[in-house]
Amino acid sequence: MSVNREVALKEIADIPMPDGKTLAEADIVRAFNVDGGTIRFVLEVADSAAARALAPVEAEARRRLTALPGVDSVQIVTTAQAAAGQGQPRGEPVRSSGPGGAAPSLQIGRHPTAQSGPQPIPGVKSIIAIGSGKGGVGKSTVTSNLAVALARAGRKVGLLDADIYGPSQPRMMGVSGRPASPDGQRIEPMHAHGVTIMSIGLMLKEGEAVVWRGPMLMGALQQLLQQVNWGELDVLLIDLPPGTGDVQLSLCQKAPVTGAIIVSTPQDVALIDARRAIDMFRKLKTPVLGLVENMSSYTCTNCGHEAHLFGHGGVAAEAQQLGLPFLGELPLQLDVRLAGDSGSPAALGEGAVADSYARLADRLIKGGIA
Ligand SMILES: Nc1ncnc2c1ncn2[C@@H]1O[C@H](COP(=O)(O)OP(=O)(O)OP(=O)(O)O)[C@@H](O)[C@H]1O
Repeated sequence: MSVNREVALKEIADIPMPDGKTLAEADIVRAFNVDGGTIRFVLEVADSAAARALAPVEAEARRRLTALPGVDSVQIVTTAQAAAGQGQPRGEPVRSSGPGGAAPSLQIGRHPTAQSGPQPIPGVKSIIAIGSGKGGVGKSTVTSNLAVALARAGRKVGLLDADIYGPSQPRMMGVSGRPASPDGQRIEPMHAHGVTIMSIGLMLKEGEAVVWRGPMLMGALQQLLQQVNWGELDVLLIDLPPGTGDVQLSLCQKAPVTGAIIVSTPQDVALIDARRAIDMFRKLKTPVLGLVENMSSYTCTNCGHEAHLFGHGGVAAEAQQLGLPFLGELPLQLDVRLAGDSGSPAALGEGAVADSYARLADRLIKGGIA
């Protein structure tokens, strides 16, 4: 029997903080989530010095919660809210222009209220996160192509571009402009190629970078998940940033993610990072649905010779070793890059690439995932 959330929260409420307040009075517990015998939550503090000072509080919380009947593990993440002294309000993204700049662009809707655990997105049946360990392996390309392949197969598909460091879906899916919010509360997503799309990139000016810290990311992600009018979707694909950071952590805490697909190229350096990404999803209790090998082979358009620029078969071998499904391999092709750059993913057309994506889509549909 799993422990009651309120009981668990009460158990740690009176832990004394370094400043003499109690943990409850300090109001720094976020995303408190009880999942069977596992309790996860975030302690949100102002800066790294405060985070260090919190070590005894964290240890005491862990001790008390672990002692509760039915609790097997306690996962606590302490995040620094803003650089020392900046005092950025909770959940607000900051622009690269630095503190004191204009109102953050993402504040189109109401300010998100703290969310305690994974919250379903009304109307959305399944959520698939697309991740990679290493950057530039084609995660966004795979996401946009898979989205259109699923839409071609008759599914109602959403695509959330949560790659805050390089949101490329507006370009790859050919959408632009700032999403509307007629009531000032909810955000209207964009639509292209039969896919419902929202991207952090659509909320930024061209070329603008954002510098967000953990809790700010959480607030922004929460808005994108909960305040966008996604409508009825069979599946929502989420294009993650590369690596194992705050967005991945926040997503798995905020949304009931059905599972993650990991994209990698076959070479060792990408595979090492892919392994880390898989390990992270496992730690976050998010099932890894399988691995995809991108840039698997290259066929010369002049002589027809097939070359393996990044090696070949490494991802399939890795999947086998980890006991995970291998979902398929996708060739390195100039057309794929050109199609992505022009806003019409290659999977919209005909030929080997479109067929590969159709097979991947079919596999997910038959597996009841999409
Ligand atoms: N199979 C492919 N054939 C040809 N070009 C590809 C292929 N896959 C990806 N690319 C190209 O490689 C570049 C990087 O791809 P993409 O942006 O999808 O990678 P990513 O892993 O999402 O990168 P990031 O780390 O920036 O999020 C893009 O220019 C894309 O068009």
